Formats: sequence, structure tokens, C-alpha cells
Amino acid sequence: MAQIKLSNLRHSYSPNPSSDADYALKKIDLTWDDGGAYALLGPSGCGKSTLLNIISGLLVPSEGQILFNDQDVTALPPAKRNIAQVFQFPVIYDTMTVYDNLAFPLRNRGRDEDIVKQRVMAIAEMLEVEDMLTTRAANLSPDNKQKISMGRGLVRQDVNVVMFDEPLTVIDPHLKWKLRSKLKELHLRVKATMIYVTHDQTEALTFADQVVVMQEGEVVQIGTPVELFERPAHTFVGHFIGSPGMNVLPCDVKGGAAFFGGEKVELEGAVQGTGDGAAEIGIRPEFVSISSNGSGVAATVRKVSDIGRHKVVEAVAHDQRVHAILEGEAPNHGDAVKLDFKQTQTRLYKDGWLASTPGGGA
Ligand SMILES: Nc1ncnc2c1ncn2[C@@H]1O[C@H](COP(=O)(O)OP(=O)(O)OP(=O)(O)O)[C@@H](O)[C@H]1O
Repeated sequence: MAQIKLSNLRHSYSPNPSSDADYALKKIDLTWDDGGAYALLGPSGCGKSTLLNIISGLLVPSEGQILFNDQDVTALPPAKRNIAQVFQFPVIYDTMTVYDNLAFPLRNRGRDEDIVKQRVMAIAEMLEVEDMLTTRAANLSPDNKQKISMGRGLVRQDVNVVMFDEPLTVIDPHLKWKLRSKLKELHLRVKATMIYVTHDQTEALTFADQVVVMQEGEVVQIGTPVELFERPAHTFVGHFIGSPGMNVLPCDVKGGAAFFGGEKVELEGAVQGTGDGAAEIGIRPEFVSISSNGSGVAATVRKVSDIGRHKVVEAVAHDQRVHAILEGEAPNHGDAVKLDFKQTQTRLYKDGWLASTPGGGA
């Protein structure tokens, strides 16, 4: 397995790029540690496939380098990069048995049959497909075909990285959670460097130790699922992760204090280098509550959705929509309420980027 380093990477599909907008990948500097479980998360068109294809060697970047364990592989074709890939749709040989499918990547590299058997049986056990080993792949369900496809990606121990490109697309929704946690378990057992590409936050947060969030060709944050939830580095991350996402409210900054609709809102701590002027307050719905002591931001309740474990309240304050996630009692549609923003979780964003530091709250 390998540490993968992307250095000063840029890519444009245009032959003569003239501005940032011409680049599918802006400037990317990123290190994927050996043995790490990473997710590459972002909406459609943000550049995930472009980045994956650059790592696998299907695309040569316009600028920059790709290093595997400090060896420059930028000019190497895919076959020389020693990578395993699992795609959206199963890549298996229908006429072969499950055993032979799993054995294929090893036999293809001339491994002894003893080793082949040992690895195939180990992977079959991890994937819980031992009872299918003699079945012809053509007779498998789509879910099981994709499981075998994953197995083929994991069977070799000498690959630099295993990359999964939206691997659960074809999986039945009720089986998705099962395979999601299976993949996590597989990483813990196989300990390979793994990159899991998805636009689905649940998949990314379940699988990865570190999530790389991309937007419009840029990496906006790399962090653990908890870090992305608790301290989004950019309003995009706050919005994209969470359900509903972080509330992003316009405010004015004067002398280091933030004012929402003229009312002062206490921030988590000091504001860094924003100067006075327009900015945004970011607060997750989980940290907005209905004030019980009459203080807080005045709002009117527009909608209350009971989604089982909790209620999602949509209120309007200073013409802005604010979501609150409440356990237990919730107000009713039309109620005038005061919203309490938990100070330690109330952040300031300037031009989209986090501009407050913790330390002021109770
Ligand atoms: N072969 C190509 N030629 C020109 N532009 C391309 C090509 N492939 C991708 N793009 C553009 O590059 C940008 C990034 O696309 P990319 O496919 O990498 O994003 P993505 O995050 O993988 O999206 P999706 O999840 O929809 O595949 C998009 O604006 C896309 O239109």
C-alpha cells in the first residue's frame, strides 16, 4: 500500500485554459496517508471523477505531480500504477464462477494456486459469500455481483490503493446500509489505502476516517466526520453535510461583533481578520432551540415536520429561513417564538470561509 501525494495539481479539459473557470480541478495539494480510509465527497460536477482518473492514470493532469510513496507516477499509464478500482456497475465475468472471478486478479499476475486459494477464501469469508463460490456469476443478483466486484478489488494485497467510485449505485436501498458497514469492516481488516468517491454524505461519513469535501474543482475541507459536522471550514460544507444543513444567515460585523437583522448574536469566540461589513452566521439546526426565558431572536414558525426521532422546525427570522431540530415538545405552525443559538456552536463566515475561533462561549 502507498501514501499518495497530489502536488500542485490542476486540470483543464480545455486546450487553452485562460481563467480559473476553465479548470475542472483548480489547485489541489493533498496527501492520502498509507492505510487511510478516505471519502471524496461532493456534488455532481465538482471534479471527483477527474481527480480519480488522475490518480488511476486514465488522465494526465494539465499541471502538477502524483507521487506514490514519493515516486513520481505522473507519466505512468494505469497498468503501471498498481491500483484496484471498483466501479458503479459490477465488473465481473458472467461465465466464470464466483471463485474464479475472485481469483482472476491474482492468477493474472501469476500467483501460485495456494496463495490464490488462501486469498479468495479470506475475501469470501469477509464478504460472506462462501456459499456462492461455485455459482456462475451470471446467476447472481445485482447486489451479489457488486459484492464480488468489490472482492476482486480487495483480493490483491500488493496494490497501492483501492478506489471505489460510487460503488453502491446499483445496490438495493435496503441492502445499502449493510454493504456500507461491511466496507468499513473490510477496511479495518484489510488496512489498505482506500478512496471512496460519492456524492452521498451518509456513505462518506460511514466509511471514511477522513472525508475530503470538494466543490467546483477545489478541496474545501478535509476532516473527520465529526470535524465536518462541528466546525465546517466553509459554508458549503455546512450546507452539504447535515439534514437539514447548517443555517447560513446574513449578518453585519461591527467591531468584532455580529448583528443579524440588527440584533447582536453571540459568536463562539473572536472574529479573525474580517474587518467590518457583510458576513454570515453559521449555526447547525441541532444547536438552535426555542428559548424558554424570552430572550433570543424573534421568529415565526412556518412548518413543523415530525420525522420520528425528532422534529424539524422551519421558522422565519428577519426574512431568513432558520431550521431547528428539536427533541420532544415543538411549537405549532404560526407561533411567534424566540430562537436560542447555542453560543459555542455559532460561527462566523466571511466570503464562505470560517472566520471565528472558539473560546468565547459558555
Ligand atoms: N471529458 C470531459 N471533457 C470536458 N469537460 C469534462 C469532461 N469530463 C468532465 N468534464 C467537466 O469537468 C467538471 C468536473 O467533472 P467530473 O466528472 O470530474 O465531476 P464529478 O464530481 O465526478 O461529477 P459526477 O458525479 O457527475 O461524475 C465538470 O464541469 C464536467 O462538466
